[in-house]
Order: sequence, then C-alpha cells, then structure tokens
Amino acid sequence: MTQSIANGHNGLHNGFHASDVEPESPTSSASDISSDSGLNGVGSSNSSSNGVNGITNGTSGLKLNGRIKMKRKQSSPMMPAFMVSAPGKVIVFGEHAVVHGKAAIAAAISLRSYLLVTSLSKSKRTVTLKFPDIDFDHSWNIDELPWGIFQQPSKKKYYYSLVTELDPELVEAIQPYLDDVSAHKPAEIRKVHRNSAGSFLYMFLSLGSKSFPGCQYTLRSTIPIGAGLGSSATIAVCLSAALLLQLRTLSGPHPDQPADEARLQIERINRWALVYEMFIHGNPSGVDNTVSTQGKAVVFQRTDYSKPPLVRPLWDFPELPLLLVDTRTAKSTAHEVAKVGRLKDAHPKLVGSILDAIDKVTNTSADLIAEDDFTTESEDSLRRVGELMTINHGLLVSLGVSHPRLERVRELVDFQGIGWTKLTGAGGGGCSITLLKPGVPREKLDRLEEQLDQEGYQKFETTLGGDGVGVLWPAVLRNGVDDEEGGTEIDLENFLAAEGNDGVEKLVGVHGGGGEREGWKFWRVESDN
Ligand SMILES: Nc1ncnc2c1ncn2[C@@H]1O[C@H](COP(=O)(O)OP(=O)(O)OP(=O)(O)O)[C@@H](O)[C@H]1O
Ligand SMILES: C[C@@](O)(CCO)CC(=O)[O-]
Repeated sequence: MTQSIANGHNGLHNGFHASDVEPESPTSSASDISSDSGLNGVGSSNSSSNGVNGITNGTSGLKLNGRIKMKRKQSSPMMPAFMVSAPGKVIVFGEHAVVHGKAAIAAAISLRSYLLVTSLSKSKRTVTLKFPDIDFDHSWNIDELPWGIFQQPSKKKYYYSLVTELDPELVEAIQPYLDDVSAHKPAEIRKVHRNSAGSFLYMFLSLGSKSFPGCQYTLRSTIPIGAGLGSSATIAVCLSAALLLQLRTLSGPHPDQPADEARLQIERINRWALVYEMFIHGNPSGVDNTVSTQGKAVVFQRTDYSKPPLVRPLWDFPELPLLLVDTRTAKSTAHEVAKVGRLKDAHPKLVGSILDAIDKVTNTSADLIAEDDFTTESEDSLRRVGELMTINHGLLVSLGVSHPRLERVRELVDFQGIGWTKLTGAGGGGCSITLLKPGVPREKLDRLEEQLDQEGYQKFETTLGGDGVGVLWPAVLRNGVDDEEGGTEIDLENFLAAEGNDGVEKLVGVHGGGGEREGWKFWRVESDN
C-alpha cells in the first residue's frame, strides 16, 4: 500500500494555529445571507482572508462603517445539485491519548464519503436526510423547527464561530424533533438514527435561518462504519461543508486560490464538523474531522478545549507500506473514549503516565520521520517506526481498548514475522494497521491474507495522505466519456442506484484512472511559508 502526497517540501516547520485565521471583524452572519440564496458558491470568492467578510459574488454589498450591508436579490433561483466528499482516516499514533491533550499523528485514506445536496423548489419547505448506508431517511418542515431559541442573541452562533461545547438548552430544544425519528425501528437503530438527526439539526439550526431553502442531503460512504476509520467525521465534514457552501460563506475551492485563504475555508468547515462530532461522540478530540477536512497527514494536539487545536501538517508523510485490516467487529467510539476516561478517574497517576508515554511515542515518531535520512526503503527506518507502533499498541492494550480480534491479527502477523501491528482509532474492535517489513516474501503475505480471510477479517487496500474535503459543483461528471452532452448528471436516482462501494466510486469517486477526476475541486492548503 502506498500513499500519494505530491508536495515535495517538509511541512514539519510549517505548523499553523487554527486561531490564526479567525476573522477580526466578521460583519455578516450566516443567517443574514442565507435568505439570499444566490448561486455559485464554488469558485465564488469572499474576501474573508483579510478579516472582513465581504461576500461579493452574486450580491452587491454596501460598505457602511466597515460593515457590509447585503442588498437582497429580487429573485432567488434554485441552486444546482452539488456534491461534497471527505476522506476517512487512520490514526498512526496517539489515539485516546489525544482526547487527553496529547499529540496524535493521523493520515487521510482513500476511502471516502459522498454527499449529494439537492435543492427543492421554493414551495417545498422540507429538509431531508437520506443515509441509505444506515437505512435512515427523515424529513422535517423547516418552518416548524425551533429557530427562535437558536437565534436568541445570547445563543446565536455564526459560520466563523468556534463552538467548543454544545449548549444543553439547544440540545434540549431539538429533542421534540427527534421523537418521531425511526419511531418503529429497534431501539439500537433508533438511537443511531436519532443521534445522526440530532447532530444534523444542531448544526442546521445554528448555521441556517428560517428562510433556508428546502433541500435533501443524501449520503453514501465507502468507509466501514464504526471500524475506527473516522466514518462519522466524514459525515460531519461533508454536512458542514455543504451547509457553509449553501450559505455562500466559503471561498473556492479554485486552483489558483492562495494557500492561506484555502486554509481559512478548511478551518471554518472543520469548526462546524467538530460540532457534529461532539453530538455523536460526546468528547471528541477533533483529530478525525481535522484530518478529514484537510487531508494529507497531520500532527494534532488540543491542550485547551476552549481553543482551536494545534495542527501541524506533514506534507511529506512517508509512503509507509501498511496493511489495513478490519476485524468486522463494530465498536462505539463514544463507549471506548468513556471507558478510558473512567480508568483515568480511577487511577489518575498511572493512566496519566501511560498517556504521557503515548505522547512520547507520537513525538518520537514525528521526529523520526522528519529525519533527513528517513526512507521507507531502509530496513532500519521502518524497524524504528514499527517498534514505536508496537509500543503504542501495548500502551493501548493497557488502557483496555484492544479486543481479542485485534490481538489475533497481531498474533498472526507476529507468527509470520512480517511486520508491526497496532490498533487504529478507538479500538474495542474496528481496524488494525500493520507496517510491513521490507522484502517480505509474497508466500508469507499470501498465507497471512488467506488466514485473515478464513477468520472473517477484511483487508483494505488504501493509500495514505490523500485529498481532504472536495466539492463537485454542479453535480456533473464526465466519467471518462468525452460526450458532447457535457457529462453525467448525478441525481438522486443514479446516486442511490449505484451498487456497493465500487458502484459509488465508479459513479462519483474523486479518483479516476489513478488521478483526480475532472470536476472535483479541493482546497489546496500546502504552502512553503
Ligand atoms: N455511511 C454512513 N451513513 C450515515 N451515518 C454514518 C455512516 N457512517 C458512520 N455514520 C455515523 O457515525 C457513527 C459511527 O461513528 P463511530 O465514531 O462509532 O465510528 P467511526 O467514526 O467509524 O470510528 P472512529 O471514530 O473510531 O474513527 C454511526 O453510528 C453513524 O451515526
Ligand atoms: C479514540 C479517538 O482518539 C480517535 C477516534 O478515531 C477519539 C478522538 O480522538 O476523538
């Protein structure tokens, strides 16, 4: 398995603090502009990187005392259907410890979620979530949602706000709108659906306004759910980007966009994705949504939950030969995180030392891969990273987040003597990653894969370090066919009809023929400075 980061400079000294990009004097709220449902959010440009939110495209703005007053459009034509996509991730080092303020290294993978956003005609006042992967489909009447409490001056949040905790009163206000969600489904499924619905409503009501146009959000994913590959974060990122695009608060993505402006957009998407994750998980560190938004690989640390995290991109993350194995034992991140929290409460010093040790492992590894002579061709380089993975896994075992099925993968890999294995993500099931030794004989690998197959494991082919959140605007793809009609329009029908992961990838995948597919655009955040 290989990764594919193109940019040839070392981003280790290239860190940026998310707070660097906060607007100094934001002047219009998302809800101010949502009533003006102008088109062309992608490729449109706001001048937010200079600290003033001048959303200029498609509307004329009057500047008054440094503030921009938006002139209402006379008519608001419907937005075209568009798509957003975000990648899953693997945590290479530091899961769980990252929830307690320690560093983690995570990389985007090539498995992705895809969200189709379809606007409804003006007379249709509903908002619909369609999540066929989890058999969830629900609509609400936009006019009946509890806008009043979300718009109260003391509660109102904006597209640039940093929300670091959920407001219990707002969570409470949503509850009546969850009562009839999947009411006749089994309790376990109902719980998952209500969680998805609640997360969405919290974000929708925070960002939107009563005049938000009727629309449908349809999501399909190629990421196994609850496997530690950040599936929930991808949904958070897709919905956050979609809402911000609908509100025309994002600039780009476009190819000649300066990197710092691209980073600002990424940061805004990431902030709201965290809100969704908070609703799903309770206490997320934010590493999953951060790497899913930005893509590539990052060192992530959040020491103070009231502040943005420190995110240090690793543009030159090495092409580690990794084997990704799904135990096909679902777990709940919220459950595993809470378990570690309880262990820490019971044994603060001991668990504190384990978390410190994980932090050391992560930082040692970040230093190691930044060394000039680190190369994936070198046995010594790989052995050193591998040993750190083994140590990290051992520490996670001592935190109680492994699982017999994960230990079995380790046993099989160790028995063949072909690499170093650790769990990735929340553990308790989910996935493991194995760093393969250089020059492993094919027969040994075949034997391992056969054994894993027999025991019901699933092996994933993925590359590390791919693109973050992407946009397809409008939802039209050429699909490699040079037809004069202008390509295939992605609509609800063909999106829902695509068969399995391969069908979804073939129809809408961001990658075609090994490269990026024409039409999909990404915020380019790499920079030399
Ligand atoms: N394809 C999907 N469609 C709709 N909802 C999904 C989908 N994938 C994940 N989810 C949501 O995410 C939840 C799973 O999140 P969870 O954090 O437990 O797993 P994960 O994100 O895959 O793993 P990790 O957080 O450890 O990386 C599901 O219960 C569901 O709410
Ligand atoms: C287990 C955890 O560290 C990673 C889940 O992918 C949780 C989090 O960081 O929010």
